[in-house]
Amino acid sequence: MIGLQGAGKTTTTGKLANLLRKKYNRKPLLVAADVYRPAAIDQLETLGKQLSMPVYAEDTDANPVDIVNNAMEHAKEEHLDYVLIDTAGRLHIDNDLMDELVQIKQNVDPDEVFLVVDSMTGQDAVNVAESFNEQLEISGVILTKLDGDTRGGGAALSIKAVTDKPIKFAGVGEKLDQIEVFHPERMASRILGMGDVLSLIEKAQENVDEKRAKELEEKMRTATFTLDDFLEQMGQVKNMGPLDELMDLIPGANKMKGLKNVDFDEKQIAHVEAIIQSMTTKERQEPSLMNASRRKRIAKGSGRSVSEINRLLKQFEEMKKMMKQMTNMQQGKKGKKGKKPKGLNFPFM
Ligand SMILES: Nc1nc2c(ncn2[C@@H]2O[C@H](COP(=O)(O)OP(=O)(O)OP(=O)(O)O)[C@@H](O)[C@H]2O)c(=O)[nH]1
Repeated sequence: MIGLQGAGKTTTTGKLANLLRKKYNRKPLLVAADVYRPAAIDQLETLGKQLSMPVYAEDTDANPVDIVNNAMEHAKEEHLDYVLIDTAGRLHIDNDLMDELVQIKQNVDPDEVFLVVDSMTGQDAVNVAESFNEQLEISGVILTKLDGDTRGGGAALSIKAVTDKPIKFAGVGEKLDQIEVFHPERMASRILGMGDVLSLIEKAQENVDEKRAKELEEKMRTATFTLDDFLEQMGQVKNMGPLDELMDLIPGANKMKGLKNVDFDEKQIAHVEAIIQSMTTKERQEPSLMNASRRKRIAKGSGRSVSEINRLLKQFEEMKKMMKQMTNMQQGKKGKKGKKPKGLNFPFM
C-alpha cells in the first residue's frame, strides 16, 4: 500500500485485511513499514488488535526493506497467506520516498501495488496518481473518503484516464468494514443520481439473516408481528449502515419530493429502541395491554415523553393493519371497500 500521508493507507490496510478474512476466508499479515512516524506503527498495531489480526513491526531504527523481507519470512513460518505492507507516507512526493518504495518493490515482488488516494483532494489526487504510477508502476488504485459525496467520483474518472490503471476498491467511511469493491458502472449511476441497487442488495445480503427475514415476513403476513420483531428488524436495517447512505442507493430517492429534505436522524431510531426496550416482554407481545400507567412507566424508563410512546404504538398498530390489508389484497380477498392502506409512517421511514 503506497500513498501520501493522510490518504488513508493504514486504515485501508486494515479494511482490506478485514475484507480478505471476512469474504475470502484468508489469513493476512499486516506489516508496519513506516519507520519515520512511530505513531504509524502504533496505529497499525491498534488496528491489528481491533481485528484480532497479526501485525509485523520492528523498531523505528530498522530499515524498511529489511522489515518487509523479515515480514515475508514471518508470514511463511506462520502460514499466513496474504501480506499487506503499509509503507511510509510523505506530505509530498519526494525522491527518498520513491527510492525506498522502489527498493521494497524490487525485494518482495508484490502481486499488487495499490496506490491509496484521498478522493476529496480533487485534481491533486490525479497528479499524485500520475507520478506514483510513473515511478512505481502501480497495479491499481484505492480511492478513500468516497462516503456520501459523489464529487469524489470525478477523481475516479480522471485517475483512470491518466494512469489507465483500474480503481479496485473504494473507502466509504472510517469504520473497518467501510470498503467496497469499486464498480465503475455503479459509481456512474450514483453520480447521475440513478441509485445503486446492486450495492444495496449486497449490503442486505451481508447484514440480514435470510432465514430470520423470511420468518419475520411470515409474521407480518399472519399479523403476528410484535414490537420485539420490529426491534429486531430495526437492528438489521441499522447494520446495513447509516440510513442516509442507504437512501442514496435507492434509485430516484433523491428526487422523491417527500424524501428530499428528510433528515435521517439516527437518534430517532435509538429513541424507538429505548422505548421498546423499556417495555416488558408481555407488553411487547401485546401492545393492547398498554394503559396510561404503563405508558407513564415506559416514558420514565426510556427517557422519552408519553406522547412519543403513544405515537409509536399508534404507528405500530397502523403498520400491522396495513400489513393485513396488503396480505388480503395479495390473496385476492380485497380489503374493506373504500379503505386504502395507509402509508408506512414511522418516524425514520
Ligand atoms: N470518511 C472517511 N475517512 C477515512 C477513510 N479512509 C481513511 N479515513 C480517515 O482518514 C484519516 C487518515 O487515515 P490514515 O489511515 O491514518 O492515513 P495514512 O495514509 O495511513 O496516513 P499516514 O500514516 O500519516 O501516512 C483517518 O482519520 C481515517 O479515519 C474513508 O474511506 N472515509
